[in-house]
Amino acid sequence: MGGTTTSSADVMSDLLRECGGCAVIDGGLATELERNGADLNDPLWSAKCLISSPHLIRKVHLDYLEAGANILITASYQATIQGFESKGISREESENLLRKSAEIACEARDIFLERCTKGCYSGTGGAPKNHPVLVAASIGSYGAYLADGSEYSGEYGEAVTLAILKDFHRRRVQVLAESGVDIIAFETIPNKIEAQAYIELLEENDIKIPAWLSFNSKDGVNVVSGDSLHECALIAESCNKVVAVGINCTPPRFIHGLITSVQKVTSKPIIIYPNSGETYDADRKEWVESTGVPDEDFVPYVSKWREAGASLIGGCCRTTPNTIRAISRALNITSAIKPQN
Ligand SMILES: C[S+](C)CC[C@H](N)C(=O)O
Ligand SMILES: N[C@@H](CCS)C(=O)O
Ligand SMILES: [Zn+2]
Repeated sequence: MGGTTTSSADVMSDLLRECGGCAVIDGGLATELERNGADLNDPLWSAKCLISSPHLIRKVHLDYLEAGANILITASYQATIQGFESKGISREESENLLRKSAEIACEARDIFLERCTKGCYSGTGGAPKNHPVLVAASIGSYGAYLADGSEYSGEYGEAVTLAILKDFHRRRVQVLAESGVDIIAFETIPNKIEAQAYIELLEENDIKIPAWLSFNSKDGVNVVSGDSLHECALIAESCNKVVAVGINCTPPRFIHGLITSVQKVTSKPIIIYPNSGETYDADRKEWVESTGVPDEDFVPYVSKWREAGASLIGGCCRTTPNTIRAISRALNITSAIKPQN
């Protein structure tokens, strides 16, 4: 982590201590790539940029660091060996693309920390002299690989067993765990079986870095498949290698209640990174305004989420560096840098 010598088990507690008890996660990566001009209408979604525009990924990572993020999540959400192979990419090159997602994020961190050391940000809102940064390797679900929005239903069918999910994820987890990142981010987990697959892989493959498990919900009670959030969080709780548990890519209006539910089950840090409250249209690969319940800017609520027990807070799809800058300020974390203009 940021040049310090830390044992892997302590990575999260050290980060939280250095940040004064609450750390800032970055915002939506894919949707920010789109705002910067990337076309993600592809089965690889954001992972397409690992091939076509790595410079854009690096730029977005840097934008999030400058906005105050303490955790960068890599562009590997929809980067799978199986997805790359179906594009005719060799196994070896597919694994290299996974490593590349980690390299880009680590490179952005190095550039940022060097700029901090050189005082490049002085006079623009304060140089963050000690701004800890972790790199988290994103592992999106099997549903993400399907590229049809299945991570918002969690319905994989009976044929997709625990063993199949473990086989699907095993090599990617191994490659990313050895790619130089600090932590694995199992994110947008839609069901219990996939959470179980992840913790079994962590244990059985002697994974040397810690992980977080983050679920998504569309009713504020259960995870999107209808599986009990309580049971999902218990799975995370049962694994020593899991150092945080929580909720991502979920409408802001559900977050407070979900923190309360997760808190009943875990003593681990709670991680929260909601989306904007819009709905994903998987056919058009576009976000559309939700009808019915408005989800206005959620930043005014982050202090309440902190009080309710969340200690890692950021944004998911359709949130931007401005969202993260505002979260950083709301949490009174002073290292966010003012925009140049
Ligand atoms: C988190 S969703 C918006 C990711 C994209 C989806 N797996 C798709 O490929 O359409
Ligand atoms: N880390 C991913 C999550 C998608 S739900 C992203 O921000 O694009
Ligand atoms: Zn998301």
